Amino acid sequence: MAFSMKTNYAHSPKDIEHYSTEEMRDQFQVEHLFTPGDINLTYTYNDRMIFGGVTPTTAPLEIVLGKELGVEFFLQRRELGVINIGGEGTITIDGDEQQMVTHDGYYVGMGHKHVVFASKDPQNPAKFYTVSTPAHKTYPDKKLPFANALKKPIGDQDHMNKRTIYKYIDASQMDTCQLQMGYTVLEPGSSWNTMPAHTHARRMETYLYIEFPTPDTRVFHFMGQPNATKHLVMTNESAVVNPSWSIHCGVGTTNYAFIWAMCGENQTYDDMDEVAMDQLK
Ligand SMILES: O=C(O)C(=O)C[C@H](O)C(=O)CO
Ligand SMILES: [Zn+2]
Repeated sequence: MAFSMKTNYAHSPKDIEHYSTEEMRDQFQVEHLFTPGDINLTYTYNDRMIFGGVTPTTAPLEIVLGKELGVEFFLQRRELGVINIGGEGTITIDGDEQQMVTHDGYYVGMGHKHVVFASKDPQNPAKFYTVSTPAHKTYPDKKLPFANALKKPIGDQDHMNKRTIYKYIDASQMDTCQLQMGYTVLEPGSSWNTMPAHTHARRMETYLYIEFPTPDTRVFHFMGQPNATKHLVMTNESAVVNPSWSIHCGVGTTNYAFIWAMCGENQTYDDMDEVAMDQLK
């Protein structure tokens, strides 16, 4: 088992003005989250979110962090959201085993000492996308089956952005300290061509791009201040950190899906500042 936790530093918009492509990729993009048998995490200083992939094969895996966070155990002062994008698996929370089929999610409240991930079939391992944010209170754990997600169809074919937003962790459905999390699925011929684009200075966000239908599918992810946009070329199952000051949208060579996760000042999903088209550059 290999364990890694990268550090992702926070930036000002000024920092990225002259970044090369490689610097942009190095500072905002995370690849290879789901390597078999491994835990690959990133700790971002943007609101101290920790996100990454847990891919158990023959042996169960547990995220063990203590020294890194200055606490006794990982969830001592944190909450955790999980969505399984791989084969069937289980999550065992302090001895309580729960089944996790593809697209099932789970919310694990602050204070649990052991969260153990396992796959049913090592040849088709579960891939647990995990996101953890600082917490101050214990809210109840909750299984988040795909079928129970709050479904929000949005966009249309004329604007090439027909999609469904599945909200797994949403303030209207459940309590968390700050985490919000969901899964957006684009229809054929559509992209996350969300215009007008938006920012939300109150919250940072991360995206995991997934379900690319072919190996040569790519998504051009757009970020940056509205008047100074930059792009990153995303491969399947790679993630991007979005600072609070950045727009976010992505246009692909085919349709695709992505998992978004947010934290920060509020839990108001619709609290977005739309950018007028003539401000985008
Ligand atoms: O399809 C979308 O649009 C989204 O999924 C939007 C993200 O959830 C977002 O940017 C929330 O602020
Ligand atoms: Zn957003």
